[in-house]
Amino acid sequence: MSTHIAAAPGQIAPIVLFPGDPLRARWIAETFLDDAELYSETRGMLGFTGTWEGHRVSVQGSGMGQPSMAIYANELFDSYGVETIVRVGSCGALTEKLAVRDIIIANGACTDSGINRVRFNGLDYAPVADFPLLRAAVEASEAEPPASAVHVGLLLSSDQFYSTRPELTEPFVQHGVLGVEMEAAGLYTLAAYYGRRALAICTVSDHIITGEETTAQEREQTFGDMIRIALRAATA
Ligand SMILES: Nc1nc(Cl)c2ncn([C@@H]3O[C@H](CO)[C@@H](O)[C@H]3O)c2n1
Repeated sequence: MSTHIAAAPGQIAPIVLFPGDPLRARWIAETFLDDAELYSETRGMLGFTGTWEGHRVSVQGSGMGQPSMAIYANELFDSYGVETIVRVGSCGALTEKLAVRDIIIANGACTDSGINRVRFNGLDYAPVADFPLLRAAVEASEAEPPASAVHVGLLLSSDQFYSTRPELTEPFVQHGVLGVEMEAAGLYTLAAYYGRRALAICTVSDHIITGEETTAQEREQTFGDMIRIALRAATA
């Protein structure tokens, strides 16, 4: 057991899918994993382990924002020896190059959070994905193309969902950042610290520029495509 995850040693698989929403973790476990078993419901942040095409895979909710995500990622890496974490989540599109339902495979993540400034004494670290995992995800998306477009590019991991200064995203957009969410930069930083593998894949659930949103049914379809990409990449 760790402070926030009630799993016994060995109950969590070396590969973990990492959605923000614990109910989405349940949906992924019920939809994609065989013999899925609940290993933790501490504070309602559900975690399951099952098998996918013969591979043991776990699904753990991370919560929203880097502080919450970091609690679970630290414990998955440090207390349970997890080797690979793939964040599967949603994001907002920051550019009209993307449409709602598109999928972003993040090669890196910027952040407006102070969390890494503290970690790196005010200097800027470059949180990037594990390249072999990234490449495997791109290959999986090419082998079995999803219904929507796939983009490889940067995310902005913001500390705010209700931004008090929306204009501050402008420089990031000018430098090619595709979408905004709240966890990827912290995950990439922790994976690097522990010498493990991480990747973030997000579906565009809302469009910051056009205001367009996806329906619940559309979200479920694209989320399924994204999970298939994540599973193929993590088990390649
Ligand atoms: N800042 C922010 N903005 C937009 Cl437009 C988002 N769309 C999805 N998310 C993700 O969904 C949750 C917020 O609804 C967070 O976990 C975040 O990663 C977003 N987070």
